[in-house]
Amino acid sequence: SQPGAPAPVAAPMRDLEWGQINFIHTTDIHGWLGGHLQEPQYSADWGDYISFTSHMRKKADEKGVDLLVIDTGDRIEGNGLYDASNPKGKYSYDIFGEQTIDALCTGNHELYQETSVAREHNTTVPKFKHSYIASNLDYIEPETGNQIPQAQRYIKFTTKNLGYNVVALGFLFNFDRNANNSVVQPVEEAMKEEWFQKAIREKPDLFLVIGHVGLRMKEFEQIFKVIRDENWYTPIAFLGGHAHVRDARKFDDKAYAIASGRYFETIGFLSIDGIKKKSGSEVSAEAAVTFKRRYIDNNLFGLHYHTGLNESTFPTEHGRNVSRLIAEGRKALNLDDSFGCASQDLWMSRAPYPSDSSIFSWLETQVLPDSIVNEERKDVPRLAIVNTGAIRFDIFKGAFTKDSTYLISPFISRFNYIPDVPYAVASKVLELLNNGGPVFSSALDTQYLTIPEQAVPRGPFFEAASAETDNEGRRLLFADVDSPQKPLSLSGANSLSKQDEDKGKDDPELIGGYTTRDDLGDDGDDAIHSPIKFYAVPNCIQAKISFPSPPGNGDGNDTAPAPDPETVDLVFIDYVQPWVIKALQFSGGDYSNDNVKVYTNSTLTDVIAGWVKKHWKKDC
Ligand SMILES: O=c1ccn([C@@H]2O[C@H](COP(=O)(O)O)[C@@H](O)[C@H]2O)c(=O)[nH]1
Repeated sequence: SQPGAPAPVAAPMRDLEWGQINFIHTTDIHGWLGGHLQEPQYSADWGDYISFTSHMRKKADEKGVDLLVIDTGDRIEGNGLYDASNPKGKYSYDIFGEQTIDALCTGNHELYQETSVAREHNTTVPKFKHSYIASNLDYIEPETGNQIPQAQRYIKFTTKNLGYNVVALGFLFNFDRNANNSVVQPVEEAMKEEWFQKAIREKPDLFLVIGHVGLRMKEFEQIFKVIRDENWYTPIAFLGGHAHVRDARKFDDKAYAIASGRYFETIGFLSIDGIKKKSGSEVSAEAAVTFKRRYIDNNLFGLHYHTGLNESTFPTEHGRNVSRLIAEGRKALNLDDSFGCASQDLWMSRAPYPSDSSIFSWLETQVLPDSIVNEERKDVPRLAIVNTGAIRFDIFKGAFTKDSTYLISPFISRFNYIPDVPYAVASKVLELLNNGGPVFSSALDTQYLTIPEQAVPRGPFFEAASAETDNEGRRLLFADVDSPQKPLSLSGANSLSKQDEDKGKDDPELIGGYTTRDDLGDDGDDAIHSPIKFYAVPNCIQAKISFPSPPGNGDGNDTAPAPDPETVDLVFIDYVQPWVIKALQFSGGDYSNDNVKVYTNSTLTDVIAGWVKKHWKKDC
């Protein structure tokens, strides 16, 4: 792990349950190759992960089973190690490329900018030329304008130890905000292609479908149905992502999917047993296949535990070298430079909105009013709108560093505005963005405004939890408040923490963390945690800035409300522009993109960094 990273705290653990084919899975790592420097539970880095997979491969060989390492995209955007360099990814592409990966695909984040699409094509695809799969993604070559597959459409291979034949596909959900040098083919169209029809008739022992697709999104369901129609009994393993959650979904007795969280907090483990080799072209109906999964908290305590190694035997030379490369990259980018000291935690969804601990309340009441200023129009009253999805992570009490700015908001969106909008029209926009779903077309689904954990369709357990409210009536996003996985029920746990053994307690105090419930039950997490509540957030927030003050003599006793301004500047982060225009039109404003002007060239990242430097004392 990285210098300065806190040591992980020991926790009661559940073992990995190996099968004949085993998968180790990362997804949505968003540049967090250095691990979490402020959260011990997730503090292992990519070098540690390389050591881990090397030991796990050896273990698989000793057991005579197979192990495949998978990544399902969104490797970039969201961490200084990627975002702070010029060009972006100067260090992170090479560091990521140090891992041996058996199948990988593209996420939507690799496609927002033309430069990242090209970088993927010229760096990651050739690096992983035998394992990169692009079933529904094309690249437009800049020299010729030709549209070519971003990588091979599917791969076929035979596993090393048990000799299973596998056909692997790699999809991206039907994403449509991709840069012009890429083409995403809708999944249902891709499945009509000749290559796909050939692939599903290959009669392998196992279909492996990797995808940057939420498990509960329609795309995996569609792929499952088409493969299953052609292959009644063949096991199908889906490895997905995008939703930033731990989840497992059952499609049928022989087809399961897992998703392995976000930000390199989680290393997913899926095992399959009972796969029958096909002799000839048929697989028998009666073959019973079992799927097991584990969500590994990415820290050294757990990685040592699962490999049976320790501080001195665990790190491989390769792993150590990669950890060193990460440290060098971080140093060159000055990622640990402190911009200010946060006096408290500010949460995206672990605190209710609005509240003093909500990062969105902090933005709305402190950061935006102080920072969204265009000198030429500084006295004009304005509404400033930011989508909650523009914020990606929490702020922890302590040093707020250069790195933190990219963890919080990595996007390069700037602030635009429409001048002098009648207040009667402008004041309706926020409500429509938050609650006016049907006003917008399906291409402008308002789910794209909010945080992925809330936007992507989720399983029945999440949905049930999000129908709940806390005792003050605030809607929960998900919270395993009623999970049987309570601190005192440690069934299935194999190791108590050192401190608790020392204290001789049977029921140790648990630390807060993921307590996942999915289609396979509530025993998926490797470390047993006490549950954390997550609250729902709106799609967008809004700050009212430079509004008229209430009338009166300023003695503070005035009760009359301030008058509304006649007109306001409607300022918004440019990502939300299509929704804002539509909402204005619906509210009776005759506006289009032609009315939009640049308000400030600062990104939200610049705005937050500037505010922290100005308002928080430098050192902690
Ligand atoms: O420029 C951007 C790009 C994206 N967002 C927000 O991010 C989510 C998508 O995040 P994933 O990690 O791909 O799930 C999108 O829905 C937006 O809410 C943004 O705000 N600005």
